[in-house]
Amino acid sequence: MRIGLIGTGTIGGGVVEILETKAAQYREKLGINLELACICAKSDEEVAPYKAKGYKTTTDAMTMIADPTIDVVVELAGGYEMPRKWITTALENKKHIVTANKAMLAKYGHEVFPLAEKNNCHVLFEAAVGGGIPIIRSMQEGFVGSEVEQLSCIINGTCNYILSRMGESGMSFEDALKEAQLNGFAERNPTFDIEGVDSAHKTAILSSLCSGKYVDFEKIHVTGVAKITAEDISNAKELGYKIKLLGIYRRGEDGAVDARVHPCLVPNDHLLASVDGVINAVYLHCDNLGQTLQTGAGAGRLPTASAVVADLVSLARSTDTGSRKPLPMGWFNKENAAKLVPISETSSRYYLRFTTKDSFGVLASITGIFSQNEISIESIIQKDVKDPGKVSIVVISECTKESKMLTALEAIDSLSSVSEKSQMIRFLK
Ligand SMILES: NC(=O)C1=CN([C@@H]2O[C@H](COP(=O)(O)OP(=O)(O)OC[C@H]3O[C@@H](n4cnc5c(N)ncnc54)[C@H](OP(=O)(O)O)[C@@H]3O)[C@@H](O)[C@H]2O)C=CC1
Ligand SMILES: N[C@@H](CC=O)C(=O)O
Repeated sequence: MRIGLIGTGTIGGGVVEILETKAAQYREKLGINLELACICAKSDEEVAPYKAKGYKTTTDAMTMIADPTIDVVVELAGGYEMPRKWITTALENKKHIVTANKAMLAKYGHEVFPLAEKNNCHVLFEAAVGGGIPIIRSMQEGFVGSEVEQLSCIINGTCNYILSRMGESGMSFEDALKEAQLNGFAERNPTFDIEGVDSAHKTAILSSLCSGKYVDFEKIHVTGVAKITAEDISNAKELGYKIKLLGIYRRGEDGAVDARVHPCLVPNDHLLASVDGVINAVYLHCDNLGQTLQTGAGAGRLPTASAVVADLVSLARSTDTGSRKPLPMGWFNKENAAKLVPISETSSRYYLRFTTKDSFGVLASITGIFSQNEISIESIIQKDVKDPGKVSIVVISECTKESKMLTALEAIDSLSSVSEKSQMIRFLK
């Protein structure tokens, strides 16, 4: 199978490295031939080291995509528009696709998958969700005897790394992010990680696979980790919880889909609580199977490249033997769109933190507002005064409808004794 690779950055470079060490084994042990026929990078400087090793190279992806001898295009450049163009053109030219680009798939999967089906081509994207964890293959094959009722996942290595480092060693948010970038975990635009957009791309893909319906990532609720403070992490620890950025899918009663991304307080005894650092995990509750946890490195050069190479091996086995048709991806069709449950209609227990100028009387005003909105309080903790004129009050609510909670918080934030916008984090359960 002749491979054309676009992008020689963190993951593309890792794919070349793995193929250089493993291609001979695949030939001998599996009888498949993975030939890196052309490498495309952006500039002459970037292709130079590959050219020096004897690879055919180019700086023009479209020329490579037009080459009739290329069987599969591996897209590892990232972004939305250029990959959309490359991939749709490659499919029209009857080439298979392997990509790690969850952003493009979440946005344009509704174009890409029907086109692939029309041209009888495979589009494999194992590396797009959960890095090295084979979660896509599990969901398309291993779990098909069950229906997913609930999914909660840690699917952004950068955010999990930041939250873990802040919790373990008291590192600042900025320093932890720098480390994640140096390790090659973060997106080119790290606001995609921090603001939860990357998790939303992945949650949309997983929710589509769970529900069999198209889940539009632009319509799912997203809150990232930028507003999580060291104080919240330490308060959560005292309460017996860890704060994790989660992607969540719940099957609604009437076929509606509750898909969202936001930080959550996860109890220490939950399987997801011990998933730290760059490790990702997908926790599923299925009707027949029960609960299962898939876990492993969710980002980084070699773990992610290993998922790309696994797709190439799978593709070579399917196409060389003709044994496997492309999986139908009809669910990724806009006409088959899922009805999404608005976040205001969901219910949770909430961790709330208020910063007030003093403690006199304000507690009574806060509890009064909760009571007017029929919100029951589980506990109230008044933290030590850190700065003169700055008091921190932590409230844990009982399970409450989000719309009610937002109304109450708006009223509390407008109290003259409340000095900062309130913090609100949902509990996983
Ligand atoms: N890093 C990770 O852990 C993971 C990444 N992914 C996904 O994998 C993909 C690649 O990510 P990653 O390797 O980290 O990103 P990098 O930014 O490290 O690599 C992307 C590479 O593509 C090159 N490129 C950009 N435009 C073109 C072009 N027109 N022609 C040829 N090459 C081009 C870039 O060149 P230049 O630098 O000169 O712009 C760069 O070398 C992304 O879609 C990302 O979301 C998925 C899972 C994990
Ligand atoms: N930036 C992403 C990379 C993998 O998808 C992450 O941190 O998880």
